[in-house]
Amino acid sequence: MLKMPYFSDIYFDYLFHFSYLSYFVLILCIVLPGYFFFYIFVKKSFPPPSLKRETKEEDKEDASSSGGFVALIRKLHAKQGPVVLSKLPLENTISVVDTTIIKESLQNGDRPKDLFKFLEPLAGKDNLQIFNAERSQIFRKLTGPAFGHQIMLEKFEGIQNIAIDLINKWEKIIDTQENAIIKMQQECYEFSLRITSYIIGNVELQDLDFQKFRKAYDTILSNVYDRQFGIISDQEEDFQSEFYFYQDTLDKLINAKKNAIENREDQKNNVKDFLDILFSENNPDTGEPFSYEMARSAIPFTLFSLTQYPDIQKKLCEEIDQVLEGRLPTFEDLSKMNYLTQVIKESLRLHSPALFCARLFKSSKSFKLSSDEELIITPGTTILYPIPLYHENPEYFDDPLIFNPSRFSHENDKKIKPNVWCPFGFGSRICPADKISIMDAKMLISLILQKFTVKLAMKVEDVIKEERFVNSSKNDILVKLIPRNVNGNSN
Ligand code: HEM
Repeated sequence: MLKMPYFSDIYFDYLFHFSYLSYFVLILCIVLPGYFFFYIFVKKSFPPPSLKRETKEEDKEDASSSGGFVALIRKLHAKQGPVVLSKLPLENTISVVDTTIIKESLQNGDRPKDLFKFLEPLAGKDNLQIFNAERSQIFRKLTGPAFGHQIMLEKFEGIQNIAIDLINKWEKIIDTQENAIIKMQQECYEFSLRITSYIIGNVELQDLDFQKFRKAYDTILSNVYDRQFGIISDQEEDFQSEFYFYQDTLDKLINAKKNAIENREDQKNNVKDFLDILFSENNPDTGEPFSYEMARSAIPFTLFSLTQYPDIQKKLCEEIDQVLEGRLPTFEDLSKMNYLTQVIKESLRLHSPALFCARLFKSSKSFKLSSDEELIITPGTTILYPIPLYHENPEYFDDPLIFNPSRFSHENDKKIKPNVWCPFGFGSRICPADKISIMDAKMLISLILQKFTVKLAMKVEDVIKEERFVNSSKNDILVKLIPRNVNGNSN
């Protein structure tokens, strides 16, 4: 039995088993405002491991020396198995890879505030990530339509225009530069930034220097994220100026939206978008999602996978050609592209942009694990769900490291255990933009493959994943776009 004892158990141990004390480390009391405090403790088997950092020499394995928090989680799972009860650099936190855990967590809408505190500089103090279950439920109900089917239909043409803009830009580059190389990650960052501001607010930022914005975002995110795990970035000096630039850009975006509402430019829209809802609720400072990073890495990694599997790329081109017959995609066309959906789902599996979900359990709970062991957690415990470890688990996906879109085909899909494919999270806090994000990816990828064959323009071994809060490619993903002739073949 994997057990997290109650306070009374600890107290008992404390009084009567002094010799065990060296193994026991009482983690700092956490005072939950207005509530209560717990001594949180973890006991797996004898001797009980400690959750606290820097207790013993052998516990010194930290995020910094492991190459980041997610790298550390990977390492700990490799050593401890599906349940990591010790050596995580966060208090009262365990990490679990087990279907039961996700199933039992679907209804839990609470996230640990402390873990996501690092997002404050990017998303404000009262951001949606850290809303508790009650507030998030109200908020999600209110903003749900902003990511629903109607908004997808309404924004379809705008999303297509943004994609076409990019394709036209690349065509010009290819026409004018011999052997032109496209930095796909950087380009898709621009795409997702424009798409996201369009989806959530119908606003386009004129004159925005996307590269500068991206650099600012990266610097801030890596600084604030790494810092909580004791990793100090060498970009520290840039932090302040990047921060002001980032804030300034967001202010401009919000003001552009406010002006549009005041000038009633948005009246033609039947469905309110995310910022409409926020502003009409007179609550402009809450819940800024700005998940550019996610979509930024979903598309380039799909394209990267396609460069590695020419047969799959060919099959995909055939589907696109067959459905589109040379014209621009409609909403129905994209829905018909089943193989494209499989390719994107497989890419999200193998290269999940998001790296972990987290839920806070306010009361004690017992889980029956797949191994038949019982895991008991004490109140105030955070469970981490490391997404890539679910996606790479051979118990859930055969040959998990192989890119094989057909595992998501109609007949195979049914064989996949519920919730183990979780790039958008799960349950009551699942990403509300899951469907719209897949649609964006389908739009851009179908437009790219309608015109070009994609080839990798760098060594495969130089495509190095950087797993921080989100996944990205350290050296970008450099591709060559080779125009296809009218028959759909490469020139
Ligand atoms: C491929 C693209 C994306 C991926 C992989 C992704 C993934 C995720 C994940 C894993 C979560 C946490 C879910 C959980 O805790 O169970 C999340 C939350 C969220 N995402 Fe996304 N996301 C993407 C794109 C977007 C976009 C484009 C938007 C906005 C336009 C967005 C808005 C949000 C919001 C508002 C939340 C917080 C939901 C809540 O706390 O209740 N996401 N996303």
